[in-house]
Amino acid sequence: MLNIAFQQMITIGIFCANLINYGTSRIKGGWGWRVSLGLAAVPALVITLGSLALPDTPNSLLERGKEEKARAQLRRVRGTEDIHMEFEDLVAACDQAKLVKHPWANILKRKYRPQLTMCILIPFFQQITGMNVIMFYAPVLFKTMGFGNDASLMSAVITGLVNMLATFVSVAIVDRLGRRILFLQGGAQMAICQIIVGVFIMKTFGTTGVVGEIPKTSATLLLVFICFFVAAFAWSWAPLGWLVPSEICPLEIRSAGTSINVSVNMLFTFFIAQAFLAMFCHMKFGLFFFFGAWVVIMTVYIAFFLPETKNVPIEEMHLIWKKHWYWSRFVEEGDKPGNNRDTAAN
Ligand SMILES: OC[C@H]1O[C@](O)(CO)[C@@H](O)[C@@H]1O
Repeated sequence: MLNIAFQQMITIGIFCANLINYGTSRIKGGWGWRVSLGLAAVPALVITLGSLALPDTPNSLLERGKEEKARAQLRRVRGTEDIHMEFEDLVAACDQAKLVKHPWANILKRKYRPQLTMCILIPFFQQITGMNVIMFYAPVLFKTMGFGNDASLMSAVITGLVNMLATFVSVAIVDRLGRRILFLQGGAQMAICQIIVGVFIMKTFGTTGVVGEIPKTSATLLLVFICFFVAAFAWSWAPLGWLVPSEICPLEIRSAGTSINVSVNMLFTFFIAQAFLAMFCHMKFGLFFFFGAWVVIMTVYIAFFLPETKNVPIEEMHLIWKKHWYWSRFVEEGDKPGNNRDTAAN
């Protein structure tokens, strides 16, 4: 739940940005975009000023050896003197964390090959769905497809709203249904929508790229399928792209695994944002088939390579890999976190 809250905040931010764009586009005189761009400074300012007033966490104080301050801070945060048990837990967790010496060398060990692979492939796949083409370029995309100016920005607001609401769905069901089913259902729905949108654009505009006025019913249908795509992404690959890598990595590789996951995600967000316009001009409707093909590949990958990780305590995660038809060749009996049978050479 807390993990998905991160994704939830992202979607709320995107939706606010969509609303602001819609609002500022109505400013007469053509300078609304400056307001929209300038308003991006507001959250940055809130974070910067807020951080000045942000107190140290008990955890961070403990890590720096300031035990008394940590205790006082915990009392302050909890508003009670009765913090003994929690404080002991924090000390134990902190001691454990200090034992982790080389997370980057650890993650290269053979027994962590499943985690390393997932921390690279899951964020890559998440971005190659093409979701950010819709998030970043929705108005351009809708305009290219023949929507009017206003309708394009309104459509972006609608997809932003769907994105935000569907993320709540994920929070509600991910612990009941499990990760795999969401990945697989979300992937299937995304692929179907991409194929439908691709065929639709192919039939409506052909390969010329010349776009006339789009009939109202066709425009609505197109928007509906794009919304289905967005919803599927928002309750599956979006939150799970953060959740799964974090829950499969034990403490001794967590910092390295998380860094890899975030870096790959941001790197491909950047690449796709840069490449989209050129790709769309060249590939036209084919771009949707391109992303659709990737969605099929990643859904098949999940079906074969990702075991269910719901409710698996982190100290038992190695048993899940050990039982897996493919990953079992990398993980041996007794390969618990902290047991160092092998060397980084593997
Ligand atoms: O909700 C859409 C957003 O979710 C992410 O895929 C992952 O956080 C972002 O790259 C994207 O902009």
